[in-house]
Amino acid sequence: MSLVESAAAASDGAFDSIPVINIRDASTPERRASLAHEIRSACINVGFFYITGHGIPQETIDNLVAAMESYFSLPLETKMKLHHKEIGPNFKGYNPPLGSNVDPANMGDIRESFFTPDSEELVSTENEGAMTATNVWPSEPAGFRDAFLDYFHVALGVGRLLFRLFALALDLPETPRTTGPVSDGYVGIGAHSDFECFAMLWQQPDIQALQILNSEKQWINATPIPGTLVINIGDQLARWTNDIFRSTVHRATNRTGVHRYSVVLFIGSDRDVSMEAIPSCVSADRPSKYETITAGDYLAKRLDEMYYKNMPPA
Ligand SMILES: O=C(O)CCC(=O)C(=O)O
Ligand SMILES: [Fe+2]
Repeated sequence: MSLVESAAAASDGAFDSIPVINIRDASTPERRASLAHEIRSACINVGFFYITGHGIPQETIDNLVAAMESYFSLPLETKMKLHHKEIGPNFKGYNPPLGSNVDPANMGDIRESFFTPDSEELVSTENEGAMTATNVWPSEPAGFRDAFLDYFHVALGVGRLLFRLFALALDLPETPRTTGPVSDGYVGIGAHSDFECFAMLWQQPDIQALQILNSEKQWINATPIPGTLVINIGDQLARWTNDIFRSTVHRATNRTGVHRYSVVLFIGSDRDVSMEAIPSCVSADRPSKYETITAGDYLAKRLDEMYYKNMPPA
C-alpha cells in the first residue's frame, strides 16, 4: 500500500494503547524492513511507541539520574545562576519551574529542566540561533557533564538507527540525503506536540505522568515500562510526511508528591534543511498542508512561543 493509502485506511487516531517495538536485532536488511513496517503502523496510527532492546546500559541511565537528582536538589539560587534567559537567546542552561508555558491555555509549566542541547563534537560553537553556541554545564555535581554525555552518545546511536527505520517506513532509502484526572492550569508540561523530528524519552519507573491525546479527546496513559524508551513523532516529521506520521499531543503531570525525572532527547533535522512534504505523502485527495520553512526557523519560532510569547504577564 502507498503511504497515502495506508493513511486513508488507518484508524484516524482513535488509539487506546501504545505499541511496544523491540529494536534489538536491526542488523540485517530483512529485520530492518520488518521493524520499519511496525514503526510505520505506529507512526500512522499513534505517533508514539515504546522501544525495548535499545541497548543503553542501565548503569548509564542510573548515573545520569543520580547526577540529575544531585543537580536538581541544589538551592534555587544556585541553579538560577545558569538561568538560560540570562545566558542568552539560545536555550542553554537552567529552566526554572514556571519558566515556560507550552500550552497557551495554561498558566505555566511546573517542571524544571536543564538544557544540554548537543554533543560537543557535533554542535557548532558559533551562534547560529536557537540551540546552537557553546554548551553550558553546572559546576556541581562534579560528574554531571560526563554522565550526560555518556548517555547522550549511546542514545544518539539509537536515534540514528531510528532515523534509518523512519526512512524505510516512508519507502525512502535508509540513508537519505534530503535537500530541501489532572486539573488544568498548572501542569508539569502542558499539552503540546514536540517541535523536532522525533523525541526519545527515558521516564522514571513507577510514576505515571505522561499522557497522550487521541482523536476522541481521551488522554491515554504512557505508563512507564522499565527497560524501554518512549519514541514520539514531532512536528518536523509530521510536516515532511504531510501529517501521515502523527505528531501526537501529549502532556506530563506528576501528582504523586514524589520527584519525577525524565530525560528527553529531541532529534531534529539540520537547521538549513527546507521541510517540504515528501512527494509520496501528497496526492490529489491529500494536498500539501504546510508552507515550506527551514528546520532552524521552525524550531526557533516554536521555542520563542513556549519560552517567551506564551508566558503569562509577570
Ligand atoms: O517528561 C515527560 O514525560 C515528557 C516531557 C515532554 O513532553 C517534553 O519535554 O517535550
Ligand atoms: Fe513533549
